[in-house]
Amino acid sequence: MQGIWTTDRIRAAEERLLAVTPEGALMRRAAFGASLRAADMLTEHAGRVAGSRVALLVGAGNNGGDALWAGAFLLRRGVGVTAVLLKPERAHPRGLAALRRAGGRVVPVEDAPQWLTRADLVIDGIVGISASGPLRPQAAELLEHVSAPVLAIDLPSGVDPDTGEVAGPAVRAACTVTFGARKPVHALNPGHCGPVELVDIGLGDELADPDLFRLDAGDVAAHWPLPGPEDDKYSQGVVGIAAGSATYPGAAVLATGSAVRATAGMVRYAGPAADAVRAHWPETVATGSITDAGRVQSWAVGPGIGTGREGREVLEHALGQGVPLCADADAITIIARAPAVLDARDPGTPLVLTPHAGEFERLTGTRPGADRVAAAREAAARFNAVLLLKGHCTIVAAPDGRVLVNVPRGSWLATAGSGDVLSGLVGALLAAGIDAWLAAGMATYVHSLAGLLAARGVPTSASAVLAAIPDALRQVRSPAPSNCG
Ligand SMILES: NC(=O)C1=CN([C@@H]2O[C@H](COP(=O)(O)OP(=O)(O)OC[C@H]3O[C@@H](n4cnc5c(N)ncnc54)[C@H](OP(=O)(O)O)[C@@H]3O)[C@@H](O)[C@H]2O)[C@@H](O)CC1
Ligand SMILES: [K+]
Repeated sequence: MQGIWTTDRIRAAEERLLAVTPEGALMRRAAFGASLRAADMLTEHAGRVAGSRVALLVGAGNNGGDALWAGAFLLRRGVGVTAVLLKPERAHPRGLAALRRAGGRVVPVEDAPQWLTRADLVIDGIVGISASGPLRPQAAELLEHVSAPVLAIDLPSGVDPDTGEVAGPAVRAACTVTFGARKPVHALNPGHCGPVELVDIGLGDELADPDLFRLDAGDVAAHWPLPGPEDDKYSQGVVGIAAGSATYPGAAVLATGSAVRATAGMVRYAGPAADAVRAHWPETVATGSITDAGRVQSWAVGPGIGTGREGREVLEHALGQGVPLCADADAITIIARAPAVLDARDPGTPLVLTPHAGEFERLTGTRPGADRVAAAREAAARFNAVLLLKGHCTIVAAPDGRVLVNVPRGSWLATAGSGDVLSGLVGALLAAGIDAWLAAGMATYVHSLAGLLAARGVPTSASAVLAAIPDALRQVRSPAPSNCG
């Protein structure tokens, strides 16, 4: 798992490291890493390093210092470097001296537009982890003149480092180089960061447990249940799906189908869409009522069951079975309207709630807001459940405070029925006995990868996402190498 640390924790770790490191060494290490990435980008975008032009946007803090030092390193490679100082009187003195020594040009903000429009690459050193509030107006205005690709130093300026929120103009980076450790913004706002490269500045030993986690393909491959030589159809876990209605069988077919595709364990379906489910998935055992569904090791309940009395009875019955349960869609609305339904649950039995923002508001009374991680964490504790907050970037919070962030792979999953596919995946993993937080995170990961593979650049459908689950699983088991991101 990749760890992610909040800016408070990173600042504290940096301070400890700074105390035992020669002055300026950390910044030079960071900036040298940034200059290497900048040179790669110049080769890619301008076809050369020596003779190309770089503009630095330099703010009042150490982030600007990084940019100035990176400029000094680039000058040594024959790059023409111009620094725009947003606060000349507060520009990092040693960085500025290094840039000047190396032959860099320093221009006032008024002259910036002509240098920005001529640049092959812009380096954003406006603000880093000490950012507060929206971008200052002067910096925001400068961004209007930027058309070249931008390399963000540590994080794209204008984006909140801890929440990823954008409350005004902000840098949209082609690539971000960060130092020491990944920050929440990198996972929560990948659209503004671009691929993120991590430069090691020796912070590792100073950082304790991460605040957030991100799964990688290796984690998913290591934990995804595969049949072994001793397994039969029951030993791998039986998942029960309670979804859909006679009039709207689609949710039932999709949720059941994704459970069928996810693992080799058996799938039972219970509900009024049994005929449609049998017709699509003959390998399932389908019955009309949850009361005679047979034994299962988990339930996925909710998509399309309706929010009336019948839906509530189905949910109550499933909650009373003492097995892990994923409550999705209508099941969430039922819980929001009648929280007492959760009394049927043994509090020690894992529960996964999968609201989107609107359902989250119904459940908790408030929108998730800018700090989606905090909102998900609070709701997870309040409901003693794993809270999977859907969105472009999905957050999975456990009641004990652990949080996973799933970095999206495009917006392909914004299609009808996609949530039904996700709840079937979660249900199947719960049946295999996987920790509910990890199960929800793994399901989200494979769901978004299946979305990407189903789409291959054009809009897709939930049925196609479902059909791409096996390919997504093959890919996580043999991931393609990646050097940035
Ligand atoms: N410590 C280390 O050893 C290492 C640190 N490293 C680097 O240091 C960075 C952190 O540096 P830092 O703490 O100096 O602050 P930083 O983020 O540059 O901002 C400071 C100034 O920005 C301003 N400002 C605030 N909000 C703003 C906004 N929205 N829009 C515009 N301006 C805004 C605010 O001034 P104000 O406008 O409030 O007067 C404030 O004074 C870190 O991200 C990494 O790059 C690396 O070199 C590795 C080694
Ligand atoms: K920056």
